[in-house]
Order: sequence, then structure tokens, then C-alpha cells
Amino acid sequence: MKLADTTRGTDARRLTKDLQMVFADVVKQFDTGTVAIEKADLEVRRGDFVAVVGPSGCGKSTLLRMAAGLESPTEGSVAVAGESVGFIFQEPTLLPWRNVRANVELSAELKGGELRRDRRGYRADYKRRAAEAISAVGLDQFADQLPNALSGGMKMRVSLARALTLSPEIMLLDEPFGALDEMTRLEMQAELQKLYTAQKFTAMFITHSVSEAVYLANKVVVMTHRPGKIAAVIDIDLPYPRDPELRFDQRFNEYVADISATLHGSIR
Ligand SMILES: Nc1ncnc2c1ncn2[C@@H]1O[C@H](COP(=O)(O)OP(=O)(O)OP(=O)(O)O)[C@@H](O)[C@H]1O
Repeated sequence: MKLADTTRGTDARRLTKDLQMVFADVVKQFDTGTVAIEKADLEVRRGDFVAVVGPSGCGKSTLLRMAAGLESPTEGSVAVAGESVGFIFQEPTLLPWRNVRANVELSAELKGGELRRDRRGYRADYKRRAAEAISAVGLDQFADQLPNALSGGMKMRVSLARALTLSPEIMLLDEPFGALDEMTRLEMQAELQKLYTAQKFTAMFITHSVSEAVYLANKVVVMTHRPGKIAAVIDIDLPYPRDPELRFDQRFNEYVADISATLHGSIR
């Protein structure tokens, strides 16, 4: 794969074969004058699962939106390799009049319009991939249901399946499980972990929960506030696949304690 064909960003030269994203000296100031991010440097390798934690307003979503190409940096550069990016938000945006299958197929339908490929071949292919994605998130029994018949966790599964249909190289997730009750949240963490190990995408995941970050990520970015900065990047040296029992492991809890201390130190 030639990097030049699949890169975008202000300084793609910084990318190498192993690097999926490079933020270099990134400053983001909005028109209102707010400096959301000041001098952020971050390298994301292919296959990394990066969790971003930090106090409210420290610039986590801004960082993610720059990775998605939805915002550009005021200074510095953001380079991203890979065209196909899945974006998942806290509130799954499902069309209420479409059933689960048709909601999952939506991303591929929209993409198909852009691609102007052989329409019939593309349609058959995305219908197969959508069906596989629905199975992968355990929604086979619910494919004909409308969204209003689904629980919050199931709606999130539909969102995940819709993103997976496009076989994204990168998944960007902005607090996807923040609105779920605790039990569903733990289930969805296990689900996402399973999808990540099976499909090997690169993930950037925002969360307010330090234990969620440690459970999912191999790299935790700790951000601080006013202005938003990356205070630390902590490697989580725990093997995948991760068992839910890991939460009782001493090393797991040491990571949680270290990251919480860094966060609290930065808030004081
Ligand atoms: N479009 C915008 N215009 C002006 N200011 C913005 C805009 N988007 C974000 N900000 C400001 O930039 C700062 C960082 O916002 P951002 O949403 O990235 O933080 P966050 O860490 O994701 O917060 P939260 O955890 O509450 O979602 C905040 O002060 C916010 O008010």
C-alpha cells in the first residue's frame, strides 16, 4: 500500500508504515478565542487501542475530531493514514423508521453513492458485510426490529455494526458507553474488546472512566485542562484478549491508581 494514496492531513510525511496517526505540536484555538489544545504531540501505531481520559472541557473531543478530519489544527500538524474511519458517538444516531438491518446498511449505502461503483455488485457485497456485522455484535435475532424496540446497549451494538460494515482501519469513539447503565457498560466493553481483537482496527476512545480505559487500551492518554494538554501517555502492558476478571488483578488496579493520581494531580 502506498501511503500517499491513503493519507490526509497537513503533514503526511511524518507517517511511516507502522504509524496510523501523528499529532505534532498541535494547537487548536477556536474563533471564540478558546484554546482547546496546546502543543499536543501523539503517535498512534497501527493496531493501537488508545483511550483518552481527562476532565470535562480539556479537549478530548477536539482531539478526536481532528483525527476524523472534522477540525483542523490552528498550528502544528495532524496526519492520518487510512481512508475508512468509523465514528461512534455517545448517542447512537439511528433512523427510527428503519429496522436494525436497514440502519446497519445505511453507512454502506451512503458510501456507495460516493463510490459510483458497479451498483449491483456493491449492493450484494455490503448486504453480506452488514449481515456479518450484525452477527458479530450478536443482533441476529433483532435484525427486523425497529430502534424504539431496542435497549440502550442494543442501540449501541447497532451503531458498532454500522461502523464495522465499512471495515474501518480506524475507529473513533467519543464516550460511546457514557449513557449506559453499569452492567450494560461492562458488557459493551467486553464486546468492543472482542471486536477489536478480531478485526484489528486502530481505535481512539474517549472515556471518563479510568478503569474502562485500562480495560480496553494498550495506551492511555491523560489530558489536563486550561489549556488542554497531553500530560502523560501510559502504556498498558496487559495482554489481549482481556478477561473481565482482569479488573481484580493487582497490576490492573495499579494502572488505574497511577492514572487517577495523574488526573487528580492535574485537576488540583
Ligand atoms: N466549536 C467550538 N467553538 C468554540 N469552542 C469550542 C468548540 N468546541 C469545543 N470548544 C471548547 O473547547 C474546549 C474543549 O472542548 P472539548 O469538547 O474538546 O472537551 P472535552 O474534553 O471533550 O469535554 P467533555 O468531556 O465535557 O466532552 C472547551 O472549552 C469547549 O468549550
